Amino acid sequence: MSSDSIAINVKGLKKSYKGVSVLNDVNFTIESGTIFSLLGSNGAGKTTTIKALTTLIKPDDGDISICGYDVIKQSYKVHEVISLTGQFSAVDETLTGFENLVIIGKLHHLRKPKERANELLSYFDLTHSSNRLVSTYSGGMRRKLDIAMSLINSPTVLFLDEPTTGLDPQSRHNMWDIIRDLKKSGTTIFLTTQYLEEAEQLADNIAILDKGEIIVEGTLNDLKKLLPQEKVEFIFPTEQEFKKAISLLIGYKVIPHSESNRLTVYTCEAINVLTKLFQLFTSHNIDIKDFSRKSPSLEDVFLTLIGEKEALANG
Ligand SMILES: Nc1ncnc2c1ncn2[C@@H]1O[C@H](COP(=O)(O)OP(=O)(O)OP(=O)(O)O)[C@@H](O)[C@H]1O
Repeated sequence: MSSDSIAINVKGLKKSYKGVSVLNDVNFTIESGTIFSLLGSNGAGKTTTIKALTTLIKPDDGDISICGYDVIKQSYKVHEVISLTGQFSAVDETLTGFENLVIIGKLHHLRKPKERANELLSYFDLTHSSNRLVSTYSGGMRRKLDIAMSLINSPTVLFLDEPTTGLDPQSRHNMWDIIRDLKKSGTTIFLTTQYLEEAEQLADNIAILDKGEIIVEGTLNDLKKLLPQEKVEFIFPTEQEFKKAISLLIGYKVIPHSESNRLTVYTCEAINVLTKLFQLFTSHNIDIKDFSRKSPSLEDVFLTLIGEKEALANG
């Protein structure tokens, strides 16, 4: 990667609150025009990372540059190229969508704030509601307006902190289309999410943050390679059959889900294993309620990595 093609560079980022370490030596590089997704469970440090990158908090240590500008020494330059949509809506409910956008445009000293507001309302398919008070907007419409407001200054780098939290599936898919379009127009997107499927759908690169450290980073395929390629699942009608099946699976990588009498078996040869296990269960008179064959999801990678890390920590 040449330095021109790097949008965000983070080296040795550390942050503690009252002596409690939240970020501990976080490092990553994001190429221009790509979508980078930072994943992590509640409290992992995602928002703290975004705050440090967008100059909202001062790191204790480390170097961060955005489009080549140092976030501490050249924060005014950083403000010109970034925009942030946080977890909580920044829209003013007592104004219309149009008025919200015009105010933000004026704050950014745009020469033609009304034109830009109308352009964004049309882009986000909100023109029909532009003169309605935001208090009458649905959750999905507010989220769109929020993102429209953060695009008012045509940022080079857009930070989206959990952009689809609380949205219904339809609105979430609409938001994904918007994010894909922004990438096509050349915007670099830094996305935090708790929805693993969202990162799977959108991100060019994914990093998993756990207790202030990035435990893995790479493309979706890189992450999936950390597990065997496929998994097969069996569901049993009773707990008794489920337990009997587990006792037979010696030498297989198995994850039992006792709440649903379901067994997941990880393997590189799904069809062979499926056939073998069918024969094995049938020969032991174990009934099978359902079965399936699936590729591992990012959620599998996440749970396995966090699980392995905790197992190591617990000795
Ligand atoms: N100003 C603060 N003072 C003290 N502790 C803080 C402060 N801000 C964040 N923390 C702590 O830092 C940790 C990381 O918080 P952060 O908000 O970055 O996590 P997150 O990954 O974004 O979580 P979530 O998914 O729940 O939003 C948490 O334990 C949180 O309580």
